[in-house]
Amino acid sequence: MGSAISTTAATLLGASKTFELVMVGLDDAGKTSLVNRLKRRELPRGVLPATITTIGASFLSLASVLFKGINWIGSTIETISYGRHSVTIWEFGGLDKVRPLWRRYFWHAHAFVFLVDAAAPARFPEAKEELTRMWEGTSDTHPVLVLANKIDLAGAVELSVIEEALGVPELAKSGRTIGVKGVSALTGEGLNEALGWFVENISHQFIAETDEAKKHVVQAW
Ligand SMILES: Nc1nc2c(ncn2[C@@H]2O[C@H](COP(=O)(O)OP(=O)(O)OP(=O)(O)O)[C@@H](O)[C@H]2O)c(=O)[nH]1
Ligand SMILES: [Mg+2]
Repeated sequence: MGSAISTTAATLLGASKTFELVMVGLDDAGKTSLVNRLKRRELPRGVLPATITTIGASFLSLASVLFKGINWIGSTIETISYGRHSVTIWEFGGLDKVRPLWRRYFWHAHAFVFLVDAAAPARFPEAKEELTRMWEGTSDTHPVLVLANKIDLAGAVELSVIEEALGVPELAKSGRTIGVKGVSALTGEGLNEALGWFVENISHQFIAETDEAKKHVVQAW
């Protein structure tokens, strides 16, 4: 995996780039907690700072986190030679009243994260509705990763069930990139894989953009 990522990285543009992820999901899914886990490397497993409902949006620049090496990511990702690039996560409150705000920021994103509480099956239909809304309101060139959070809880539902409940197989039929992964903001489990997925998929997008740009240069020549 490390070499695959390095290869992808090696094909990226030389200029420094900011990767922008927009993270949305219902209230209480754990978005702020996930950002805290990413931001605060020193947090021991099983410890999360208390959060209050996010009103509006909060932002975290992961520039120094992702690309300068970080111990919980492990050696695979530390080998990425992306030194000059940065990742910005745009994280939004999930209460229904602030959900219309999400749309205003969609244009910023290179990719989307949709966070769902894996241990709250009663809210899967509502989550499906919001995921579908986001899917339909965003460009099909942008990958979407559904993250099922709180997999540390005994009541966490299996990933395949969540995938079905959120209608992912139907969405995937369009050919747009969509993935589903399990994570725990509490323990950090699954985050390595989730970040790996983004590095792979966003990189492909940049490669595509680079190829597109090259085509125009060639045509104009
Ligand atoms: N067990 C467990 N609890 C979690 C996890 N992630 C978040 N929580 C808890 O879930 C609750 C909601 O977390 P938040 O991070 O505030 O959720 P949010 O998605 O930001 O919610 P809004 O700001 O209302 O949209 C908090 O009590 C967290 O401690 C997790 O991975 N495992
Ligand atoms: Mg929040």
